[in-house]
Amino acid sequence: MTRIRLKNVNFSYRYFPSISGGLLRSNAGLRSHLVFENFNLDIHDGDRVALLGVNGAGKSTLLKIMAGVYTPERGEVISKGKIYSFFGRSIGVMPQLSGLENLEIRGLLLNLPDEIIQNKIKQIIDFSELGEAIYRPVSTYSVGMRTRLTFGMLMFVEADIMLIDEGLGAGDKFFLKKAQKFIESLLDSSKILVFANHSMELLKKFCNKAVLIDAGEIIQFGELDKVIHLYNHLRHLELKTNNAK
Ligand SMILES: Nc1ncnc2c1ncn2[C@@H]1O[C@H](COP(=O)(O)OP(=O)(O)OP(=O)(O)O)[C@@H](O)[C@H]1O
Repeated sequence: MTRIRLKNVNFSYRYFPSISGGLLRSNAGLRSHLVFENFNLDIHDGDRVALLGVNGAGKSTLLKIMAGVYTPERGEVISKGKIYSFFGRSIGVMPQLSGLENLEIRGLLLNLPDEIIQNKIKQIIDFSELGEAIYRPVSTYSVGMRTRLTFGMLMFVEADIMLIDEGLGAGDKFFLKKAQKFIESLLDSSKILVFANHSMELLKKFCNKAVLIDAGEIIQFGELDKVIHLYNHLRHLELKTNNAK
């Protein structure tokens, strides 16, 4: 049974303040920013969860904790199933290498047999429609081209749990349609989806549940329409408050 569960998770970012601020102030040491404290979430087989929240609510951080990119300082992440994550157009790509070389490396890192890597690469090149650009360094790609490449990389995997963070909207309209179709086909084989996106249209297309988070806390977790309704309501209130200031 595929499942992903976060149990009493605590997570903070550690960072050094900006150089100018650091030199001018006496307390220039390492800072800590607490994002999640005693955070719990349990996602089951068949759940296609939209992750909602304003900028800075903690969506990307949460996805990275789920994916194992970040380790919580306390608590546990228990996952049953093969996870694949898409974190946008720059993560997992080496800009100095060509698109093709990046694909080859990705295939090798996933420990796939050579024949499968070559087959998948053909499919990805075809899907991304990058043409001759596939031989050029990724640093010369436009934003849309990078999205096509990194999104195409999803073709390498058959995952039980798909974690997708934003980024998808960066492609042109035509590619977006293609990407949507592709996600639909991936969803046939994956059992859990967690999808952070600011487009309600996309979220409604792919999700059946939603979790609304704010300042690292769950405000509501449940049926998609209900949570979207609450989110819109709260945003409306917030806008009204801001306008009144
Ligand atoms: N590398 C970092 N160092 C310090 N603080 C960070 C770092 N990355 C994010 N944060 C902080 O953590 C909190 C959660 O950020 P996160 O990126 O998870 O939000 P988000 O909901 O994904 O936002 P957005 O919708 O803008 O992408 C924010 O307060 C943010 O300022």
